[in-house]
Amino acid sequence: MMAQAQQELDAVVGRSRLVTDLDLPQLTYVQAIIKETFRLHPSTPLSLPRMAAESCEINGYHIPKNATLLVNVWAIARDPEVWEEPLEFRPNRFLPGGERPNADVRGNDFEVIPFGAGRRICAGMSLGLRMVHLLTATLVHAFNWELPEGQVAEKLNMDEAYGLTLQRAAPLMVHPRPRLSPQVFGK
Ligand code: HEM
Repeated sequence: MMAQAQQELDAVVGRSRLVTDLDLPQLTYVQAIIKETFRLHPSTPLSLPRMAAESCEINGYHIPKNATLLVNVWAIARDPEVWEEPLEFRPNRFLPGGERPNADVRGNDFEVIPFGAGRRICAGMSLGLRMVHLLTATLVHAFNWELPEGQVAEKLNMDEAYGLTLQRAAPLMVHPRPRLSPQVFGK
């Protein structure tokens, strides 16, 4: 996946400059990787608490007035009735020919809502998405990432530590190796 993303970045950007936000629309594979990351590892797994303004009934469940509600964004995006092999990290599911080529993460497809949805959707969604895309594309484009000796990508511990925001249970240790022309790094 890393190699495929770097191939796309080299084709779109080349090796003699850094990625800019104008490149982002052309980086369809990088976009799919980020969607898949938001699906499997949403930064705010239980969204923010809501309070019911009125009593209501949803899917046969009675919700009393003033009840606090949490939307389990994390579980929704792993529902095996919605996603094929939901625990597998597969960016291709968001590409043409995949199971959800048109799904977006901006609150329109309720199966993957890392920014929430509706009237109280994340107010910083556009900024957040742009930063995540630009940062990820830049890091993947500018460096090769090597794991410490004895570790392989397939066996990396991807456990999560739950909290208001989702974090890695085990810190990630990687060695960056520059892969662009030296002048890009100011040499
Ligand atoms: C990748 C980055 C981000 C993610 C994944 C994220 C996710 C979320 C989520 C899940 C919610 C709760 C939405 C709901 O209750 O339905 C939220 C709310 C909010 N976010 Fe973000 N957020 C991100 C970046 C940002 C940034 C950069 C800002 C500000 C510059 C921001 C400002 C807010 C605010 C103000 C709310 C409360 C909105 C309201 O209740 O009306 N977020 N965010």
